[in-house]
Amino acid sequence: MWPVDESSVSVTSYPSTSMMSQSSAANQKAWSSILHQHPSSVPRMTSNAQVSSPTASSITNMSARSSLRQYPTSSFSMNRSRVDAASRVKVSVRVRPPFSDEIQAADNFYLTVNVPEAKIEGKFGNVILGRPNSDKQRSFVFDHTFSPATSQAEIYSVIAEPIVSDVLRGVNGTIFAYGQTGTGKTYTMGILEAIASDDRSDASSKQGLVPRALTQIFEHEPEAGFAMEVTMSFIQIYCETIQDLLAPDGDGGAADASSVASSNLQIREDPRKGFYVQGLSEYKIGTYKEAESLINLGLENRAMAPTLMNTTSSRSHTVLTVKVAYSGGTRTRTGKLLLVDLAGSERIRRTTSSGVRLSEARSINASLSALGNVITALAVGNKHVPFRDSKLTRLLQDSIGGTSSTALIATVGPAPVNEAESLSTMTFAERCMQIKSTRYVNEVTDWEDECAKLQVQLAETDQVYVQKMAGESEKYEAIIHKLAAELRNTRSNSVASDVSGVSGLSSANVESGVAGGAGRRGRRSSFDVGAAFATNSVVKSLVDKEGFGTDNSEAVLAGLNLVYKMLCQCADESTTAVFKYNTWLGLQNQQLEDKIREEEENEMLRNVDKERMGKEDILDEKMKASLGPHLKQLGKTESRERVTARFVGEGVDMKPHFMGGKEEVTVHPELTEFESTAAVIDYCDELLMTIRKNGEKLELGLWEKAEQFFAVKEDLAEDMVERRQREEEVVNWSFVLNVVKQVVKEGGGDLDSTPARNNKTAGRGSADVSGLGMQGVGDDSVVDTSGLTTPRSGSGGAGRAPVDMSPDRVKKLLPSQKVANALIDRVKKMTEEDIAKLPPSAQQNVYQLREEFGLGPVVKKPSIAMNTPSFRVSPIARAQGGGEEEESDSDDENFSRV
Ligand SMILES: Nc1ncnc2c1ncn2[C@@H]1O[C@H](COP(=O)(O)OP(=O)(O)OP(=O)(O)O)[C@@H](O)[C@H]1O
Repeated sequence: MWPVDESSVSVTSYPSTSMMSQSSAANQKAWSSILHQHPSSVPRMTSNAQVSSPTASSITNMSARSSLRQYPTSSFSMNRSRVDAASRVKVSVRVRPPFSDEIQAADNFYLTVNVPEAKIEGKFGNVILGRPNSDKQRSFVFDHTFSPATSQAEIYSVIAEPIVSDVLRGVNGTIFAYGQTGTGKTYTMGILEAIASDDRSDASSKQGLVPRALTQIFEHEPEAGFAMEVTMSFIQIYCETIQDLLAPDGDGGAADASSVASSNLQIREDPRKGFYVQGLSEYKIGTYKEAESLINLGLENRAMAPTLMNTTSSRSHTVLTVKVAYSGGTRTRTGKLLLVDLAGSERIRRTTSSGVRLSEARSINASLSALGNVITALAVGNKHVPFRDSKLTRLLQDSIGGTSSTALIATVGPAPVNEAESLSTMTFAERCMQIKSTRYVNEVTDWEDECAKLQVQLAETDQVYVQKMAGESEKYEAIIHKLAAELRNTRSNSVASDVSGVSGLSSANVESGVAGGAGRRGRRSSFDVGAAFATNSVVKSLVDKEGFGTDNSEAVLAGLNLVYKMLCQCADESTTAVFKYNTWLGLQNQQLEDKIREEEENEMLRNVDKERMGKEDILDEKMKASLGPHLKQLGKTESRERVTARFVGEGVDMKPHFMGGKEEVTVHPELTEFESTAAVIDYCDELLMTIRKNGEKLELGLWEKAEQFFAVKEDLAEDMVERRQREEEVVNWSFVLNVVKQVVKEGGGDLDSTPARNNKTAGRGSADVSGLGMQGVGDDSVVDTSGLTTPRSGSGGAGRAPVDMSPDRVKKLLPSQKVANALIDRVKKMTEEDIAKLPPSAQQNVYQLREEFGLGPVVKKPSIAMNTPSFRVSPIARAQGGGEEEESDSDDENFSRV
């Protein structure tokens, strides 16, 4: 049911060319004018601009891209986010005011237009076609109905403004004007004649949709961070040829009337870009004025000719495309606005066309017919939609429904003579009401840019991290420096001065750099005790202290290292042992001492707290039972170090329950934190004493509590005593001294033969330096590194008891199990040859110990040296003391000959 009635075509003469409204000279002038005024801002973008592809059309970051083809497709991706649920094409009908010659027939008007009360979505307008009382009346419902009195401004605000707003946020929009020739399509579009800039915002102005849309676009302020770019193209489809109304002269476009007729751009399809017009000019426009100039130029190029129906009839479909692209960062959002002024549908019979006009009419009708078929297919939801049947439908494929915001304005004439055409138009329009569409925002992300941006962000983040880490490392470096300084201090405290005559110590410092022994919980002390042995002052101090001769300093150092090494093997006790050893060497260090003490105290408190908490859990129950609601919680430990005794009651009301009598005892009414367990104990002691002193009856719970604390205190005291004893046992310092002596002896020295030693020991008489019960210098005893010492017969200090060298005694005196193990190991490794070198009494001890410790038969191979790289330690001890034998034993030759 299309207005195609070729049988009624009448032939007319070809219109004068002046009706084409263009001349080559005029075009040339107009182009010069535009390009002269806006040489840079009105660039001709591309000969391959896309018209119909939403994908391609979205990529219009013109400032960065002169041609879409220059960019690798892989770096872009189209993101489409749906704006709303399925919508549909919005359809309205506009009735043209009657011409003067039509007014005569006013009585016979066939249209009744009911305009909805308000321009609200969903409030439909209604048009009744047919004279009143006629049984042929037909009623049509549309989204909007506009009477002849409706202004251009109202049409714009109701129909176009929402669509342009959509375009400005990246949704494609299309507005069609469809209707019979002479009913006001071009007038509604506002491109009937050249656009004038004046009064376009005036509500009473005759300006149509195109200038108003451009005004809205150029008045729009893009979001912060986004740059807006507007491009435009203008085509007409004339007799199934696509012509570029903005093609510059001589560029194969529509520079003049003849080229308009001849140019025929092709629609191409690209899998990625969709449909586009190959070779179409697209212009970047920066102002409304530039847009106006271009449109006016295009209008001059438009094919117009008078028909019987309309003296200014457009004989082509014109499509003005305005793309608005927002670029922000790596994203480009593009909305495309298509303003389509379709050629007038007409009954060819009535146009009295002939020749070219007849061809035009046939072509127009054919393409409108194709459009009708597409609309029908879309309306009924056919799978196949014949878009390819005409250039018009191919071009509009993405703009009719689909993803666009689409509006159709159907124009009708008021005169009765228009009735049949109006029925056709409204039927077409009614069908369009059924076409669904879903609006999407078109956004393109340039992944290359996005990646580059992310890389920059990453680099910045890295930078921040590096700076942060630099700050951290500075912090840690500072700590390290501080610790290093502490260590240096510690060492320098030890290094008072070099001992003259002592040399070559560094080579003997076999254990230099050995870290301090493991702490009680496996922690390593930062105090480098081993390194401290390298200092001459240590040796000096030892030499001074023990009266060793300076000649023996190297051997002393080696001996000390050996002992230190042995101590370090005692993992459990090493912290304390090393500390004590250090102290013994005169290397007291307050910090180290504090650390160890702190460690010990913490450990002790932890144990006590653990124990106490267990007891308190029980106590709590008892206390609760006895004190009832007045005592909420008692004695919970808040942290490992701090002890909290909670005597929590009902505030100060708690006092009477705990006290009474003459002297008031202050019980902390609220949470009280004590510095340590000891403080709690002291507090409880004090409490008890006070209570006892007063002789008052004490609440059972508190009494028990105090008693328990007292018990804890006792336990703690016991524990401390035990601990102290254990610590004493850790290192038998006399034993250590003996080791040193032996090492010195092995190294060829003789501590006891030095004048200094003799002088000092003379004063000390018969001090038991061995720690094994043997007599000191001057007595007939044998000192060996295994602790096997026995008095020589016939010698020894007068009146002194013989040294007890029984295995039991030896075991008891051994510094610790680990040291004992080292000792036993040494005995175990002694070969027959080694043992044979010992004095008979020592040999006896060795065998006795071997038996005692179950070491098995003596091995017959040579002894294995201790792992002291620069100093060989023999397990063999030699007797020291007076007598000729001792003289001969003191030299190297006799060192291994015992
Ligand atoms: N609403 C209106 N108010 C005033 N004049 C109007 C209105 N609509 C149309 N006209 C006038 O009617 C005449 C025909 O209008 P117009 O050329 O826009 O029709 P058309 O539908 O585009 O015709 P064609 O299809 O032949 O191009 C013009 O002179 C125009 O000024």
